[in-house]
Amino acid sequence: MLISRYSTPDFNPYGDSAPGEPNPDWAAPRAHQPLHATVSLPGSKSLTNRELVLSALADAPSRLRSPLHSRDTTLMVEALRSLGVSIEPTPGTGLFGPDWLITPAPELLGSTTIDCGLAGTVMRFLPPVAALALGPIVFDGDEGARKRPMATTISSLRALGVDINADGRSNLPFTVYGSGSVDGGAITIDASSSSQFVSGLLLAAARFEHGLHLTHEGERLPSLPHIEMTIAALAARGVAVATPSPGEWMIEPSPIAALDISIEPDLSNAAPFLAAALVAGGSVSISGWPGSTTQVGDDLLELLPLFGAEVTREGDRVTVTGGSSIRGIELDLTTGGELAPALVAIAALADSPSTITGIGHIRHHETDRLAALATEINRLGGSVTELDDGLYIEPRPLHGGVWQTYHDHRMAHAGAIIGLAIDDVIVENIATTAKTLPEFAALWQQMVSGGAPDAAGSLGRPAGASVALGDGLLGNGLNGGIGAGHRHGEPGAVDADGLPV
Ligand SMILES: O=C(O)C1=C[C@@H](OP(=O)(O)O)[C@@H](O)[C@H](O)C1
Ligand SMILES: C=C(OP(=O)(O)O)C(=O)O
Repeated sequence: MLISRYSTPDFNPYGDSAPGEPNPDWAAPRAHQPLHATVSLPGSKSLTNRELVLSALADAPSRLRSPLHSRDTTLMVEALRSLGVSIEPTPGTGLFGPDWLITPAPELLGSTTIDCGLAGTVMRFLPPVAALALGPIVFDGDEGARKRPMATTISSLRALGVDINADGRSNLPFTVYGSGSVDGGAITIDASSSSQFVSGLLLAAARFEHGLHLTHEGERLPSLPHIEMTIAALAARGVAVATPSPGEWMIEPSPIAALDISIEPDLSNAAPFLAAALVAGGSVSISGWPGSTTQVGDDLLELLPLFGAEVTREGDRVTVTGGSSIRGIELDLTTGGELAPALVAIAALADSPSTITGIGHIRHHETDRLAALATEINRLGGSVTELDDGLYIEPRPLHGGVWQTYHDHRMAHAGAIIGLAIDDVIVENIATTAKTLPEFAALWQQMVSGGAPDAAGSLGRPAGASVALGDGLLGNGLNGGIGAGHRHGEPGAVDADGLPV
């Protein structure tokens, strides 16, 4: 396991608890009255990491406006820098950190080690990029990352002519021996366990000598909207992806254009905040909701009404209002497995049973999410049964207790949702939310306590703030307030990398 800057006790503003470091347990705030809050969220992890990769492979410098600054995106930035790409912070208008200026390397460099942390986007998107570099590149990550499926990345790159040494494993760690170019051509892969195998190949394919003709053959293809997001990101940079049939993609060799692009707020991270309105009653608004998007989080606007929520939209502001009770649902969530933890938490508080299926592959996310959700809800007195590809949730009266997070940011979100309605829920290691939303605990606390939105519509920020994070939003907001846990420096301060310090 790599020990990165995130796992050292003295630098952990984004990261998880270090080995040997006590887990920062967090008393989930209980909502004693209906909510009335507006929340602004940082940028999308999936969009930020795609645009970082495409900018690194482009033919001129790009600018990312309002990118996500979190553990997953910082791992991507550091990995690309180690391949010779220049990524410089520059002040922007985003509320959560600087923009990035990305200048591609004249030639991608090898002879480095890439820390994937627990980021699927880093471990699946960067090996094809590493194959374009010259020299050996070691991929490794957190202990949990070593359990995530990588066989398809390894076998697909080998089929494209890339030399990889995985010592017989089908997981991290492995070494990609980049030769400076990739032949490319036609290959068939099984992407049943993650759409990221497809996205990773598509992102780099225009730089392969013969492009790519990729066919998926397998029992299912999860998270299709994420593949559509990849195709749209490529199209915006002049790379056409032909899809002759479902599960088949073709890319001709071509330049990847530079872009000046604004990153949308992370709509999957909107899930717990919008779920809160159902669970606590009242209403929660998210500002900056895009008019059209490839993010699967947009589906929340159709999914939450199934539980009984009312959804309204005024310009770029989406509001979810909870009713007097929550209905159970029957749902195939194949396209949006990422939303499952928040939806399952709502279902555990409903007044009738729910069945959520099509999500067998989320056993391979940050943790086995089906097992983790069933275990944690049942520990609080619930009745959740694991199915092969989903969960059956029978609501029961719940009680307080410790909610384990398994280094999974969305497990922490699920615990926080349940804690709104149940006394004395303690979420273990809330810092794990830093994977995609370092501000989670602080935003959550302020949503519950009714922090007044400022002129920019965000909670507790000074009006007109640009790079600065408002007081109380830096760090992880542990133990319901700032000051405990990992607070570093002054609000708004950034280091040379543009990281909050
Ligand atoms: O490409 C992406 O950005 C993602 C794809 C999905 O992965 P899976 O297909 O493994 O579910 C999603 O769950 C993950 O959070 C992000
Ligand atoms: C599955 C997820 O992450 P990753 O990108 O690491 O796969 C997620 O964020 O829910």
